[in-house]
Amino acid sequence: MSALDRAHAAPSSPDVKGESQWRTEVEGKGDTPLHVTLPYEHARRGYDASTVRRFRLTVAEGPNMGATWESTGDTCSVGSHPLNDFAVEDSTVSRFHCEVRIGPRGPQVKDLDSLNGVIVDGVQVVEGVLRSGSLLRLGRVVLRFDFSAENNRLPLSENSRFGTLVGASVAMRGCFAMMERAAGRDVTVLLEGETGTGKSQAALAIHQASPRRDAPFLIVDCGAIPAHLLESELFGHEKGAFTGAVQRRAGVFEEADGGTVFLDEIGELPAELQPKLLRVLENREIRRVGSNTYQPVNVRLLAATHRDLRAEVNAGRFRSDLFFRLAVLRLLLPPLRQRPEDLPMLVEGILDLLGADRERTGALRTPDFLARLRHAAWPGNVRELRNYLERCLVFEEAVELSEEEAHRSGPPEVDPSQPYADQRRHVVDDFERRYLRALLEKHQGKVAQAAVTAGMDRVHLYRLLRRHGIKP
Ligand SMILES: Nc1ncnc2c1ncn2[C@@H]1O[C@H](COP(=O)(O)OP(=O)(O)OP(=O)(O)O)[C@@H](O)[C@H]1O
Repeated sequence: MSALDRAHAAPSSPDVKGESQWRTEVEGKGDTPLHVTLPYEHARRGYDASTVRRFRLTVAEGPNMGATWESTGDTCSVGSHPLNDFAVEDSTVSRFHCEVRIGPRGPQVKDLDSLNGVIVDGVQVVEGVLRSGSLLRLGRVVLRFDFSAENNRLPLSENSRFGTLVGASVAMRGCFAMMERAAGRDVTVLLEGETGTGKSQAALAIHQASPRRDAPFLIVDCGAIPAHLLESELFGHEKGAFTGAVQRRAGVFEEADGGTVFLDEIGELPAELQPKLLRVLENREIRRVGSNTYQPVNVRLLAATHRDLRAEVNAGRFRSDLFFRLAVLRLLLPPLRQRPEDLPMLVEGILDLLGADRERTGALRTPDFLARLRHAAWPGNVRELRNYLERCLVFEEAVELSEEEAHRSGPPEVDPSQPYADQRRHVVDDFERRYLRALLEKHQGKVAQAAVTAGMDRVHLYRLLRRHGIKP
């Protein structure tokens, strides 16, 4: 378990510095070289991969009719707050109403838990696919989505590794490009993404590639610390500030002097602490609990969340001014299911990291094994993949994926870089395996009955079961 993983563990995590059970310091100088061009041929791609269709949003109905916004990247946030990409002033539009993004499956809109919802071409959606000419109703306002003739260029890194993170997909190299830029500047970065997508590792890597690398990197998990202790953890306290404060103690912002503070699960920061953190970001000063005076601090702040903080702002649980101070640079780490092309590289990297013997783990490197991994759901993302590979190493073979790993939550991802026939076969195989297992379970292994329900010949059912290695 890495120091970072420990920091995510429950409150009983061991304390690296021995002063607090909530705090973890990671040495500034890591062993891992940060900017490595890997010997993977596919790490470098052509110009095409870094372009995305430009799009336009135009107010088709409501105040400011005719107002238009054209994309410069791949995303547009829409809402009544003036700091949205496209600010639409109307009382029926939420502060952060929705986000339009050119994703792996084309243009999509996502409702950010707005009050009045998003209606695309007459249908209310939480996430919906758009086409040129789609009409989006947000409260009283209607926006029209159109593609423009030009493309936008998105910066992509030439590297397929940043710190301990690897990935050659366009999505990951887009992230690496942002991280490389973030490392060179002292900006606050908000890392977003599902669990296990590498947010903590990204924070560490940014710190280690920054001029602050020789100073401390301190992590506080805002979700793991009881609210009444968090203030003192962050800002420290004076002797006698509260019952049990037997001596004066520095908080992380003082301790990390010259370095970086990483606030994990920032969405859990209690409302009463939000203005205090805002003050740190605006004035670079803190006040210990029980003190009357502010003192300057020299830290860089990185934060992470698995939630969309804009939805938290809409719900009144997170201050919008704090959100904007945190999200000077927003970095969305993509889930594993959206970048199956990264699997070979991830598997290699993780197996090496786990010290797998090449000779004895050939079964975990075959195209067939990788193809099976591509079609799993990975709700826990790379962390789950790593856990699965650890299980395989114990048995030195490709063990069955658990139900949760194997089960997809939505339609299978389409990967146009794979041949049609291969991909279709894997989708069908996956469906057949799950269908057959459920069918046999329903009929307690009685094949004759199962065949009647399935509406197929018993011999055919036997053949299918044999093909998938399933015993009735
Ligand atoms: N792109 C990647 N390349 C290699 N390893 C990765 C990658 N992404 C994640 N990992 C590994 O997956 C595990 C989880 O990563 P990490 O703790 O950074 O995720 P997280 O997004 O912070 O998760 P959570 O939100 O649950 O805290 C770690 O072991 C990390 O090294």
